[in-house]
Amino acid sequence: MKTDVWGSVQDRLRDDLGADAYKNWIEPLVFEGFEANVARFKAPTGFLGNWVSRNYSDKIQMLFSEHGADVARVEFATSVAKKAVAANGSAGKAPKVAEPVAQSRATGSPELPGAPLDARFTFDAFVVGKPNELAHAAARRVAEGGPVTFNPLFLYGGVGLGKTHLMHAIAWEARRRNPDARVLYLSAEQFMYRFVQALRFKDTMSFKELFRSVDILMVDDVQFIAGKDSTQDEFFHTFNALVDQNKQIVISADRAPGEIDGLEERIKSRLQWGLVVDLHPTDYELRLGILQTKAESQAQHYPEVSIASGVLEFLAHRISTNVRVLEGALTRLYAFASLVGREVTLDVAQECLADILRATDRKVTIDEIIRKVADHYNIRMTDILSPKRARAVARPRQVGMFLAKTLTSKSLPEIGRRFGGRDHTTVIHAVKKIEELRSVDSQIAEDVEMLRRMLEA
Ligand SMILES: Nc1ncnc2c1ncn2[C@@H]1O[C@H](COP(=O)(O)OP(=O)(O)OP(=O)(O)O)[C@@H](O)[C@H]1O
Repeated sequence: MKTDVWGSVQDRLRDDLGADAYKNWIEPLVFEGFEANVARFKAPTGFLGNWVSRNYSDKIQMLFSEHGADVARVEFATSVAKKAVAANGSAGKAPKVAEPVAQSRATGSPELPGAPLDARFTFDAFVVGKPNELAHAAARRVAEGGPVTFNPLFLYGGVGLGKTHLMHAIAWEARRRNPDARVLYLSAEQFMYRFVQALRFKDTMSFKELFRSVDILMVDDVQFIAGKDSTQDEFFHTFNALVDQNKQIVISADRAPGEIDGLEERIKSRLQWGLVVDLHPTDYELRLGILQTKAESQAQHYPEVSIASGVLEFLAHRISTNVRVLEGALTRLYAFASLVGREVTLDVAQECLADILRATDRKVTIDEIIRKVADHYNIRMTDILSPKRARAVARPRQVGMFLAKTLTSKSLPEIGRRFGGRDHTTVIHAVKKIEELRSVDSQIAEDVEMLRRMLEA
């Protein structure tokens, strides 16, 4: 009877926690039975037991009681550490490790209790362009395995530029190539949390064993551990131990190692040992490529939705840098169009995404436009603002007004005022003039395009 109850509780846990969390945390547990109102489990490592105890014991207790087995407590004891399965072909050399054996047997691949991987974040789904080609190539190299050539691979870049996507892609690909590879992906925050837990439960041995037994360790957002001294210390030792064993490490952060304040110098220097690559802000072509790829996959969910030509281009122009926002915009467009049953025209897109477009507008300011235009045409900013009408100054001024109208949400009178106190009709004239010239004068078209890119970069 006892195992039946546990079986039902397991089913509920699988539904409630999701397959990944269930696999990582619950499957490795062995239910030993009830003893004086206590439900007893064996966990393969102290670390795993502590984690489950802290995060899920209330839930497990509640589910037991829902299934007619009232217990006062749920307890997790650690089973004796087992020899690790040789994971990378180095049979016999594998360190002693407490490993979630039940799980590895069940799936045929020894998984580690890392953060769940997003099934969408694969190399296939990653669109490569100039700004991210080096990061992508380095990530691919790591995923292919073979001799470790750069350690660590350090990926950095601004918000939503694909760091996490690339790390998950490495994990998927490495596992595809070698189902036995022990790949551990987690955020620096989770690393710290686990370490603190290990300290709290006086079980740092299991923690160390776990982290030192992987083939690929990936830690996302490492800037998080800046200023956290004991976590940094442990991270440093883990890092060195893995490098010594020639195991691959992949780290991401929002800044280059040297720029992370509060990170110990010795860690900064270790992080710079390997290959440091940055993901640059996206450019127009990459954004358009990403939108086209994502639109194709959205189209599978919403076959009834059609997107008018020019809409993706418009979004790629207007929503710069952050891919997450770009994706969100597209998802919203599809959902909206599917609900209201209308084709997504430019007007529909503008209306539906007004808030996002407003928010991204703020990035380009009129001052910046004036400065960049002055630089580009090699004239002074004061010339642009002056009453001078000479062509060499008037044309750049018109280009500036055109850019202000198309890249910001400022009104015509406001733009006129900022360009040296001019009337709004002057701005209308300038916008029209540049629109006309762009189609007949390739130099103007190029100037406008180049300035727009610089401003949006
Ligand atoms: N080149 C790309 N091709 C396809 N999708 C991309 C690309 N770059 C980013 N994305 C998508 O953008 C979203 C944000 O990417 P990701 O989470 O990897 O960003 P990040 O750099 O880790 O950001 P953060 O600093 O916020 O953690 C994800 O949905 C990801 O799939």
